[in-house]
Amino acid sequence: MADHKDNTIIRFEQVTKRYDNDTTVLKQVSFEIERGKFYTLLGPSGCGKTTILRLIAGFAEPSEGRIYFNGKLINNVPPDKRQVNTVFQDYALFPHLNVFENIAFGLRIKKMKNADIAEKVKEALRFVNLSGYENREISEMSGGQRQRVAIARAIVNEPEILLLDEPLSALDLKLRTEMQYELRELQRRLGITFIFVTHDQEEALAMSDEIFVLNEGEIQQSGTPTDIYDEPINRFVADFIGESNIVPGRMIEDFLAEFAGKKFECVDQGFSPNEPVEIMIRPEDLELTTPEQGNLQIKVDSQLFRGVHYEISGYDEAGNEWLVHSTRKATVGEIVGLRFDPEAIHVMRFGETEAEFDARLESYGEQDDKDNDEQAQVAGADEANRLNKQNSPNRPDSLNTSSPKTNFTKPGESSEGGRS
Ligand SMILES: Nc1ncnc2c1ncn2[C@@H]1O[C@H](COP(=O)(O)OP(=O)(O)OP(=O)(O)O)[C@@H](O)[C@H]1O
Repeated sequence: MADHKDNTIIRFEQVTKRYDNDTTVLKQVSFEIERGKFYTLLGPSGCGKTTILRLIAGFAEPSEGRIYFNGKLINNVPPDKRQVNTVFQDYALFPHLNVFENIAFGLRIKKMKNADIAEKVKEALRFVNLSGYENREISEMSGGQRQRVAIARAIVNEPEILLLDEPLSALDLKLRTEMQYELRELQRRLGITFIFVTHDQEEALAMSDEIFVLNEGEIQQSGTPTDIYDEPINRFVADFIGESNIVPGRMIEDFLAEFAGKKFECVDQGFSPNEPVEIMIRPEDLELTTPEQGNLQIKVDSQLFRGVHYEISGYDEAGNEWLVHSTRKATVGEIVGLRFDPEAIHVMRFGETEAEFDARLESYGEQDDKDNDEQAQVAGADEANRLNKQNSPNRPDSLNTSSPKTNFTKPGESSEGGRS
């Protein structure tokens, strides 16, 4: 049996799910869900989010791997023997029953006494702010109210886990935002684990304690919203969550990256010397400056006013496109500087998932054990090198501002052929 941490409620170990037609929709997925937190499964259509919920609820069985609930293997435990309830996208309410009977339905099946049922339904309605609506027909309820009835029907069973499969997708934007607050608040008050599915990244960032970003049946990355926003593990995650500038580059050595034809001090380490990498900088981490003050220069290609800021895009001399959020205005065709801190640079390995990253770190550990002495010497030399560099007047180019040049083109265009 898997070792069971007190607050771990669900544990997936190397779970693979294949359907009859041999399509593998989950590939050796491993993760842990802790009690009392709000989790979000985030990813594009078809990536396997609903499949994970179905496996937790018991509506599907894993083809390989193990699923544990409170430390017990539940691969073959039927849905009604799991303390899990689901709120579906279409709510699946009974149209011929009123609000009270919809919520009472599960309790009647359990043959609970009428007085107890009345008490529990009343409490569930109070939780979702629908006290007094007991006798309403479902057809008389708005979209948001139906959603709350569906939640009340799920929580009346006192599940340990509530699964929510895109429960807000049928609502208009305003109601959706309101319900995001309500759901988050409800989860806090109930203190049970919510596992929420969405393909909306803003919703995931706003609501979750932890997000699992999925693509093609694999967890790309898991972590808090800020972890995932600030430290995306690869291009997929960086692109999927928020806006980002991603340009090709290489790590010259620890703490020194090269991109857009220049060297930049950064805070990343653990890459091989000269390893090709992808560099990400968020648009809000770039400051628009004069060309001389910038760490690099771009020729402005377009500008949009977005209310709080201007969204400015342009190309550097190496042909990379850059998007900047700036309160300062620019002019199309103008050469401007982009200034950023070493901390704003985030270095990513090509296509690496979190599991591969962890495996790589582990292999470093094993390597360390093998030739510890030699490694220590090299590391010591590296650190000395780094400190020397930091103190040296010949710091990387980025720290010295460079003079503006004129060869700013989009890929595939001659220097005269720009859009501006
Ligand atoms: N019963 C089934 N038989 C065969 N393939 C299936 C079955 N159910 C789901 N799939 C396939 O498994 C893949 C993952 O489906 P899943 O519903 O988990 O994705 P999802 O991330 O929830 O997508 P969406 O956001 O569109 O709901 C899809 O390619 C889907 O076509």
